[in-house]
Order: sequence, then C-alpha cells, then structure tokens
Amino acid sequence: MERKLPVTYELQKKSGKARAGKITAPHGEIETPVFMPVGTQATVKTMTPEELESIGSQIILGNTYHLYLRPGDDLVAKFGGLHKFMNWNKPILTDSGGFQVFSLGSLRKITEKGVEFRSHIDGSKHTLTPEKSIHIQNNLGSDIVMLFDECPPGLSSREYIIPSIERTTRWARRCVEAHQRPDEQGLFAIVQGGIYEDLRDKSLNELSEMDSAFSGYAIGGLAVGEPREDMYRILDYIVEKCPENKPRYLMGVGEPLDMLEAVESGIDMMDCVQPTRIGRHGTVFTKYGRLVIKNASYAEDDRPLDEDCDCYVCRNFKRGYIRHLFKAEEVLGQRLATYHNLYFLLKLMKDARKAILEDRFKEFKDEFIKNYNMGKN
Ligand SMILES: CNc1nc2cc3c(=O)[nH]c(N)nc3c(CC[C@H]3O[C@@H](OC)[C@H](OC)[C@@H]3OC)c2[nH]1
Ligand SMILES: [Zn+2]
Repeated sequence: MERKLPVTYELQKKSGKARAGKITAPHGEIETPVFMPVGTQATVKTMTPEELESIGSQIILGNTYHLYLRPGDDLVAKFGGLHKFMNWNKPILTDSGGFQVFSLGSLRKITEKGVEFRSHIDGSKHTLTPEKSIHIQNNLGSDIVMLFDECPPGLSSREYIIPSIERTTRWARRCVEAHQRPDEQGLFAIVQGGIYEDLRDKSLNELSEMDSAFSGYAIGGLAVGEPREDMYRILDYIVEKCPENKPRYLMGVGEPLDMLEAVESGIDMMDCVQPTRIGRHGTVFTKYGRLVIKNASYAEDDRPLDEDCDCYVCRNFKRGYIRHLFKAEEVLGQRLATYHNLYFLLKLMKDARKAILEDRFKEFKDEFIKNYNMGKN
C-alpha cells in the first residue's frame, strides 16, 4: 500500500497547460501558482515574518549550504528547527546545497561520494554528500526537502550532462534511503538534462522509478545562463511530462515574464533571489517594466513606485522620497523596495491563479507582457 506522502497536491483548474491548485503541507496550505520568497540565511532579507505574512507569502525558502556553515544545522535543531528559530509558522522549502557549493564554495571537487569544497565564509574544508544534505534538512525540519543533485553549469555539453544525470540519479537513491522523516517532510525530485529534450526524458524516467518516494518534482538546471528561448523550449517540453497529481517547481526563476511563461507550461511553484536582491540595489518591478529609483529623473516625482500597485509602500510613499532614501543610504529604502518587489510577484501569481480559474490565462499573460514591455515609467 502506497505510504501517505506529507505533501500533497489537488489540481483545481486548467487553462491550457497552466494550472491552479492547492498544496497541503505539514505547516499549512499553499494556493498555486505561487512565488516563494528566498530566505537563504533564515531570513528573507530586510523583511520580518509579520510583513511577509501581510503581503501574502504562503511559503518561504531556506538553504542547506548556508545554514550548515552558519549557524550550523545542529544549533537550529536545538531551537526546535527552522520554523521556531526564525518564527515563521507557514511552510518552508529548503534547497539541498549542491547549487550553492558551486556558486559560492571554492576549490570544489565532485566525486561519487559527494562534493568537497571550502567554505566561502572561512575557507574551512567540508564534504557535502547526499546523506549529509538530507540529514541537515531533517535537522532544519523544512516541509519540503530537495534531493542533493548536481546542477551542471549553463550550456554544459551532452558529454558532461549524461554522466552527471546518472550520478545524480544514484545520489537520489541515496537521498531516499537517508531520509529520516519521510512521513513529516516531503521529498522533491529534481529533473536535470540541460537544454536537451532527450536528456530531460532520461533524467525524468530514471527519477520516476522512485516516484512513490517523491511528493513533488522540480525542474532544475535552468536559469543558469542558458538563452531564454532554450529555457522556454525545455519547459514547454518537460513540465507536462511530470506527474499531474504532484506539484511542479521551477528553481531559480523570478523575472515576471519568465514566471508567466513557466505558469503557461504547467509550473506551480517558483523561487528567485531577484526581487530581494535588485530591491536592495534600488531596482523595482512595475506594471510597465523595471524602474531604477536612483535615476535623477525621479528626484521630484510625486507618484508611487507603481500607480497600479496597492501595497503599503505604494499607498504611502512617493518615488522622490524613496530615491532620497537610497541616495542617503538609509536602510528604509532597501526595506521599502524589497517589500514592494515581493508584493508585486506574489500579486502577479495571485492574479495568474484567478485568470486560470476563470479560464482566461492566455489573455491575462498577453496583456501583462504588452504593458511590461512598454517600459514607460
Ligand atoms: C538562479 N537560478 C537557479 N537555477 C537553479 C537550479 C538548481 C538546481 O538544478 N538544483 C538545485 N538544487 N538548486 C538550483 C538552484 C538554487 C535555488 C536555491 O538557490 C538559492 O537562491 C540563490 C535559494 O536558496 C534558498 C534557492 O533555494 C531553492 C537554482 N537557481
Ligand atoms: Zn507597491
């Protein structure tokens, strides 16, 4: 008898390949499509949990690599896990750390056992293995645990990707074996295969042999420097081949136009550091495209960041004031820009969900793209 998985999915409506649904996780329900703010070091930078809840965040992300290095997953476990440690009581998804080892670590060496690397913090030597990654995530107590995979560098050759997929599949088996709380923390598979349809099939077919252990499927290996049209082509090809009764998560995508393309291909969940990272540097999303607030042209501009946004920031502050905060290097500027950017993406997914429920997603997407490309700010 198939064991009840801790994370389940209910498909509610389809509009083309786009889907509206509901994920049920140990710490709560998630209406999809959903954008997941990234909280790498147990905080979504500059935001309090209360603010995150007030803008409609349903689930946030944490990261194995960072929390293992600092403050240590054992310490987080002593505080009762990540939810208690950071006072976030809704679902949390943690990445498995492989990606960060390659994007942040130094002196890395991949072997069958795992990945050796030096910490970007103090240069100390570490080895992350499938077992270690899963045990760290068990200590963190996240609702959704990601497989320990290799995300090949963007535009890797077929010759590199084929053996990488096979090792990642062997690592997946070891992750399933090592998982200490399969009834409390949902395990997500991560499909690799670069920009090659047949290699995407290879990765998905090999992982599907362990399907009963997986609560969901992530599409990995994208948003790593490949041309946009290759990412769209692969999404259009592989997403609908993932199980219809489980959530589908596209890793690392958070540009508005890319998110709508992903939703159109059947993706339910997305994450990206962009809204928080560019927000801290003074770039904000608006209905008509990005806006760089430090631009002199906004010095006396008494309009809100986005005249069509009803967030706390857009209801209470003008562009001229927020530009001043950035020029004066006042930290409130970073907070207001981050708050608005997160609200913008969360609202975009909420509006997309409504459009799907009303079976008009294609029209919604085309209208958004037309306005966003106008670039009139
Ligand atoms: C930006 N483009 C992008 N493509 C990615 C592809 C992969 C992948 O194939 N495998 C794994 N394991 N992770 C990936 C990731 C990292 C996402 C994490 O990276 C962190 O954001 C930087 C965040 O950590 C809280 C997030 O957690 C899920 C990707 N990011
Ligand atoms: Zn706003």
